[in-house]
Amino acid sequence: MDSILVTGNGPLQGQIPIAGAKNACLTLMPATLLSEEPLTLTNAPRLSDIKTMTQLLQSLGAEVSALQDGQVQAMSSHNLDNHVADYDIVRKMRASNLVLGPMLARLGQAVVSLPGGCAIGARPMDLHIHGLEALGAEIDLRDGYLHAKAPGGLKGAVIDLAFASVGATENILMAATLAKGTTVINNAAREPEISDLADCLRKMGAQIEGDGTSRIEVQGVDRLHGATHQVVTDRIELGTYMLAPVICGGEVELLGGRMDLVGAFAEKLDEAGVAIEETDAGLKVRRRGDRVKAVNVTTEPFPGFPTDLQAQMMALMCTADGVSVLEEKIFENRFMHAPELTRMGARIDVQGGTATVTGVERLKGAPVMATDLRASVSLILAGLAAEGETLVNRVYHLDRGYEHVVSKLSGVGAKIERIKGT
Ligand SMILES: CC(=O)N[C@H]1[C@@H](OP(=O)(O)OP(=O)(O)OC[C@H]2O[C@@H](n3ccc(=O)[nH]c3=O)[C@H](O)[C@@H]2O)O[C@H](CO)[C@@H](O)[C@@H]1O
Ligand SMILES: C=C(OP(=O)(O)O)C(=O)O
Repeated sequence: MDSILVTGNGPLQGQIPIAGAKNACLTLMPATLLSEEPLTLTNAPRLSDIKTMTQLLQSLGAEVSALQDGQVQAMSSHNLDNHVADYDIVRKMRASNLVLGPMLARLGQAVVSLPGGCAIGARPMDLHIHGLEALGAEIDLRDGYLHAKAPGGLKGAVIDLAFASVGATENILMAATLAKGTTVINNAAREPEISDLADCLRKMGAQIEGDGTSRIEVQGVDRLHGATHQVVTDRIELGTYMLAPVICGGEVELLGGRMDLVGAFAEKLDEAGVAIEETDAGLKVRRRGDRVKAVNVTTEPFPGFPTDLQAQMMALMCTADGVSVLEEKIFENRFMHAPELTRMGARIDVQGGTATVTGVERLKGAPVMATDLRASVSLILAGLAAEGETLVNRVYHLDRGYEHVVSKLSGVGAKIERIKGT
């Protein structure tokens, strides 16, 4: 198994290009199932999760080819000859559940394994199920699989989500594009990935209004057609690399970065003493003083502080001046990085969903274990700020969400290398 060796250094200088968003691409790819005509995505990130989604779509009968070094995903779902999303693929990746809505809408049936849980917590689907049932689907759970059918087709309905779930909003939105009549999703998720999906669906002929707000309205159409769509910038990769010059000094420009993608996160950085400048090419970031100030963070649905940046923010707070309190409100087990950061000399006390971090002057390098995707990169960030060497093991988690992490960080002067495992 490969590992990543980071040697603490700094300051960092230069530019880092930000890729297309994993969490957008993983919902845009299943949208291909809604149409017989080809869907082409540009600016796709080169990640193992994208390969897993490719395998899943291919297993359903879609044709998927990655072009131009994986940045273009050309897909066609002309002949779908299977409607079963197998456990062996779904268990590898939560986003596999996003084939449920499109398959049900296009084929009138779908059998999709329930994802179960993952390292960060449970990944329930009750909100997806209630929403699709409101559209007329009949869904049973048998042998760990959701068996869904809508023999008479789906019909528009008003759906009030009990929580603004990103995945449920995506599944219901995709299904509603081909349902008869009007669907309203109240308390819809407002994440930029939802608006990106809605933009793509509109290019395919869907009639959608209100995405980006809590009320999305969809007028169903008989069929969708082909389209080409550019995947939105990855706000989580952006936020992660914004922290690199903050944690170990220097100034880095994040190419493609946009303030509207990182609002609440950027506000917290400003409070902590970070200067963020909007440039023609993206965002330029540097620390204003020698050390950032401790700030408190609570994760929330967009436009709040994203759960996917909590681990990275905790790494920063480990060397901040003062005490910070981080509250994780989205996933029940998303502090697995805390004990690993503690091995590097961090002072962290976790009580339930709250972590209290007392900043220390300097972390110390250590061998650490990556437990999930964002935990992995938080350990790399901590390694950049630590004295000596940090060896991050189990980096396959990282490959799910960060393309070319070594060349992106070494390109701005970080000492980082990938060590091939046996
Ligand atoms: C609100 C939020 O931050 N969502 C994040 C979540 O999306 P993802 O779509 O995976 O998760 P949801 O937004 O659906 O889930 C958020 C919360 O709702 C609960 N839930 C969800 C569905 C359901 O049917 N029933 C239910 O109870 C979950 O347990 C969780 O506590 O992970 C993605 C990958 O990390 C992030 O990009 C999303 O920003
Ligand atoms: C947890 C994440 O992804 P997933 O929902 O695909 O597990 C993430 O992107 O941080």
